[in-house]
Amino acid sequence: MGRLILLRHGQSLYNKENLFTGWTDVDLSEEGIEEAKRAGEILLKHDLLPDICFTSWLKRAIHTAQLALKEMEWEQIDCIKSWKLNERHYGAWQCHNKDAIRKEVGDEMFMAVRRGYDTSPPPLQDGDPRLAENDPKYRKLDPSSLPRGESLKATRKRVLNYFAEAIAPELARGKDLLVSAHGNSLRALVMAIEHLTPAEIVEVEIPTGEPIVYVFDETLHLLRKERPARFSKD
Ligand SMILES: O=C(O)[C@H](O)COP(=O)(O)O
Repeated sequence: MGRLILLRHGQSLYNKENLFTGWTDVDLSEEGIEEAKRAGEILLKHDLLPDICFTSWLKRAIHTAQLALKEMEWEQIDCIKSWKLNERHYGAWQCHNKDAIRKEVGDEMFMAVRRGYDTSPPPLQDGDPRLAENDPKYRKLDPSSLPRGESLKATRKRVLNYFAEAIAPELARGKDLLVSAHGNSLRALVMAIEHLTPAEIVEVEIPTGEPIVYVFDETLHLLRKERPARFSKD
């Protein structure tokens, strides 16, 4: 039996300011730091001690995992990082106020991009300083593999690719895994694990700092889902 613990990072500085973040590498707010520590308390209280930690390459997810594991006095485990767990790339909407964008594009387009499955935000154009190729973190990656604006469908493709190559084999070995990532990269994973349709995923919100646990058998058949922060199962 392997447990997959999904954890959305605590509140970031951009979440606090209501800005689209995507691949912008902002840190946690004070509240986000507290949420990450609280996530560690919840995991410890429920005996959810991971064998391996996975995070994106973005510091809000990395720091959330570190703060939670520190709180648990469980910092000895390996932490494997992949850009494929990064947040959905929010394209030209990145760094812009969410209410201002909603006003500009209208409710329908806003929600189609934000919560729909196959609608992408407008992509970043050549020369835009926000392009991932300008961030030295991604310098060794083929620039053509770096997104400029992703739908949930595109995000799901890279997240599931990483899940299959790195995460699923460990789960099948019965390991307990912590995945510290982002609202939309985790929605992509939840959609696949729970076999949700594009219409169903529209309704799914992943709260910051609240662990979601999936328990699998060794054939990766899903046995149950738990929300330890809510002291109930669903
Ligand atoms: O990238 C962002 O702005 C957030 O992490 C997720 O934003 P959303 O809830 O608006 O999709």
